Amino acid sequence: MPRKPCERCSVNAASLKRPRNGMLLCQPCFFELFEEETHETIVSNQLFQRGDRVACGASGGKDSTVLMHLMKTLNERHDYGLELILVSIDEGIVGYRDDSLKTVHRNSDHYGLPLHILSYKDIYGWSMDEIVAAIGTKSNCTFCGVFRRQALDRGATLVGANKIVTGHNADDTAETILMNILRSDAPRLSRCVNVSTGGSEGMIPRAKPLKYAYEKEIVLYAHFKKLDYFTTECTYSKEAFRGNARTLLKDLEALRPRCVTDIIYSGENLPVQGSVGSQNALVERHCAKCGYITSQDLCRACVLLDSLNKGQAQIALRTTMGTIQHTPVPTADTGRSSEKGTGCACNVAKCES
Ligand SMILES: Nc1ncnc2c1ncn2[C@@H]1O[C@H](COP(=O)(O)OP(=O)(O)OP(=O)(O)O)[C@@H](O)[C@H]1O
Repeated sequence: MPRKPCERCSVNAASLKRPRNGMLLCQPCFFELFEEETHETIVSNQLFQRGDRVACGASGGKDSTVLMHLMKTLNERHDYGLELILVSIDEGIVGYRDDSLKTVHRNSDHYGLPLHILSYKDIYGWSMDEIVAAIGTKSNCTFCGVFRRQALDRGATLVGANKIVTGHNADDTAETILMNILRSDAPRLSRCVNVSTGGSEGMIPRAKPLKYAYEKEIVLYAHFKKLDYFTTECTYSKEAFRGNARTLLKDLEALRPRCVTDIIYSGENLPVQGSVGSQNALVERHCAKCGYITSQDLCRACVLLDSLNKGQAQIALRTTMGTIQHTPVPTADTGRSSEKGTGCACNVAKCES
């Protein structure tokens, strides 16, 4: 049976159905739409300025590989005037990150982009394999997420970058919004929808150019473009609570594909009450130990690291992470504080708030 024509150009035969809206497209039209939508996100949100030195968080996975490809392509096509550098964090997970970093090395050569790699072992004295051996797999994502966020900042600083981009996509954003709603975490909810964050004193601004790109379209794009990326999931990633949000999102998306976009738009437009939203305005100072920006005496990474070194990781997770992550929020019906801190802290790995 002859294939239906592309609904955009009407010339070529359609070779795919766009996951976000069901449009039948040929490959060239899909590529063009996908690329120009990312360009639109970049331009309409003024993510970059000419002369910016941009550190691309490169993990070797599909999202950051597509991000790196698009940043290179769009920078040349639209003459953004950016200098791009790849920054990879080696968490020290044998059989996972060592393999994915080989992909990043190949892409660094292929795109002619310099690559800088920092390891947890060098920065913190612990690899994730050692951390898991010490504390088990239950809360290891908390350590990994906190350490990675800081490591990426350090890497960007080392290479002289003034912006960081990561491959967080629309599904990641919608999942995070759902999770924060399910936990009634208004401060995080108001922060997690931002396409760019940071930029205050001492913080390198972070941007998510793929914030509106559907995960399924990223996979299609990477597949049809034959990009070189690594597909294995992290061996230690349980992400219990995020996993539930992801399943819920996938179920909703199957019924109504535009749910992903709608959840993001809803998150962006939800007014957060003044007193709750103002919890975003944390007083920033420098960690007494490492100098990293923090709202406490010590940054989260130093608190966690101390606990690891003292063999008290579980106590630190129960106490410190509970109070830092889950500031009590007045409930809508009673006005009393709702107790938080019982949920799995694994969401830190993806959370950009
Ligand atoms: N080890 C790492 N080194 C550098 N950047 C990273 C690393 N891990 C994650 N990132 C950045 O954070 C983004 C989101 O990471 P996440 O852990 O959610 O992985 P993911 O959704 O599987 O993405 P990817 O497909 O790029 O691995 C990545 O796209 C990448 O830009």
